[in-house]
Amino acid sequence: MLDKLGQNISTALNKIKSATLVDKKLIKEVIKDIQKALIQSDVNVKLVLKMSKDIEKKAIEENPPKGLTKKEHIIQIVYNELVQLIGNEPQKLDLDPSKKSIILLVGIQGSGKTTSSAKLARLIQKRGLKPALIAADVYRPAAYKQLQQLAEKINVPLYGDETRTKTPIEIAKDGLNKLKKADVFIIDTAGRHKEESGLLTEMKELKDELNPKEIVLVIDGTLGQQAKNQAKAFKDAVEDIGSILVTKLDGSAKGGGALSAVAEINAPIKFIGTGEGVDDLETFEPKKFISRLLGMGDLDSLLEKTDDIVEEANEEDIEAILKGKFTLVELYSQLETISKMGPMKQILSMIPGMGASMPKEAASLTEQKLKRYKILMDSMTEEEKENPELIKTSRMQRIARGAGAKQEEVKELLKYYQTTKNAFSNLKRGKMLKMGGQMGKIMRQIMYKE
Ligand SMILES: Nc1nc2c(ncn2[C@@H]2O[C@H](COP(=O)(O)OP(=O)(O)OP(=O)(O)O)[C@@H](O)[C@H]2O)c(=O)[nH]1
Repeated sequence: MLDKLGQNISTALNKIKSATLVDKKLIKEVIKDIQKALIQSDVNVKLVLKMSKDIEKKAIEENPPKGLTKKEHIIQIVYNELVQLIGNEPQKLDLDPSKKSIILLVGIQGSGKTTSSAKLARLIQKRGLKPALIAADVYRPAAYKQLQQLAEKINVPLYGDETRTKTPIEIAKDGLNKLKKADVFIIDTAGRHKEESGLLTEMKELKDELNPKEIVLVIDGTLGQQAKNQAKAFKDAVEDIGSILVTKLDGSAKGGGALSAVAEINAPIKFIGTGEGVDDLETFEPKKFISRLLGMGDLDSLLEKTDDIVEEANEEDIEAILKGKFTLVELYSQLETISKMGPMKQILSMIPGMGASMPKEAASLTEQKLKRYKILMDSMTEEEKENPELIKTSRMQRIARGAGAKQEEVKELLKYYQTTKNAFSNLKRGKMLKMGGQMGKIMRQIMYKE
């Protein structure tokens, strides 16, 4: 994803990393490289110029904050500006569960709208709401069947008109009437017409008639500058595009075009499509996106937090894990270290490759949960901590009672232990070696005692 753009920017930043002297001349040179990389990836020129001015000003005038070297500070400035460029914080699709909402998906034919409608329905279903799909594309004959198959797969009700005798507005209205049990209606619209103006007029009419909660513009991530033009055309027609869904970012797409689209219509990317399956939709996280784009994780921004912790990495634990021993005792000590570093999920997303290899339930551990786990472990015997495999139902009951907890919590902790253990043993040495920064150092210390 975005590999070329990321590589080019990383190469530019490496000039800073490897320089013996960081002066104005070098800063300007590196900014020029970054400018070139962004413009080559079709990011809006005006935007690039503004951004590079900001980087230059900060890099030259600002003093590095405590704990960061000049080089690290510049890298952080570039990183922050890139994140800013695409929206800083992740934006949620806001749905009020007490109201019925309509989501209208618009976009050019082939952008991935139909597939994305089903993916979005799946995501909404996972949030515990009741989605329904409406097939309002009456131009592409196969669109209805395609959506029908997807809807069946995810068990979401669908309304459409296979005979294609109704207008899209009629279909949408009938769908809203027929699928009364649903609380979120996702409407898949046409992506082509006899002529483009017809398509855009149809989208405007749909919007005026249905008053959707959100219009989602679906953009093919493999597009270049065209993405910007498409975004503008739809924005001019329907006026309020609430968000962008960028598809096909699982391939080798540059995606720079999508960044231009964001800038052009001032709407945030909320989702990215990362495959053809119904579950291949991710919430867009600007920080993570840029970290991966640059291939360095959030590692540098972790510097301050991790500095102290390296000192505290427990020699005995490292030794134990090295020997393949990973009991609840080591887990306990790890939890203590991790809880000093902040939310687990954030930490994991900062380690390239780690986010994906960690099971979801482990990644979303909250600090509160960590505290509960510690209490449970305190009510275990040494033998149980050393050999968690020995803990069967009767022991679980006793541990739960001792900790004033439910038996399910003990089960959950044991599952967490098992998944963490598996994740550690799955992490390949190669991946560890590639990790940069202090985090890589810690991980290598823990895993390989380097
Ligand atoms: N690899 C990959 N393929 C995708 C993704 N999203 C959609 N596709 C594929 O892109 C192709 C076009 O997707 P559709 O959903 O049919 O496109 P559409 O925008 O609905 O097309 P119209 O209905 O004509 O407007 C299909 O082969 C999809 O499987 C994605 O995130 N990754």
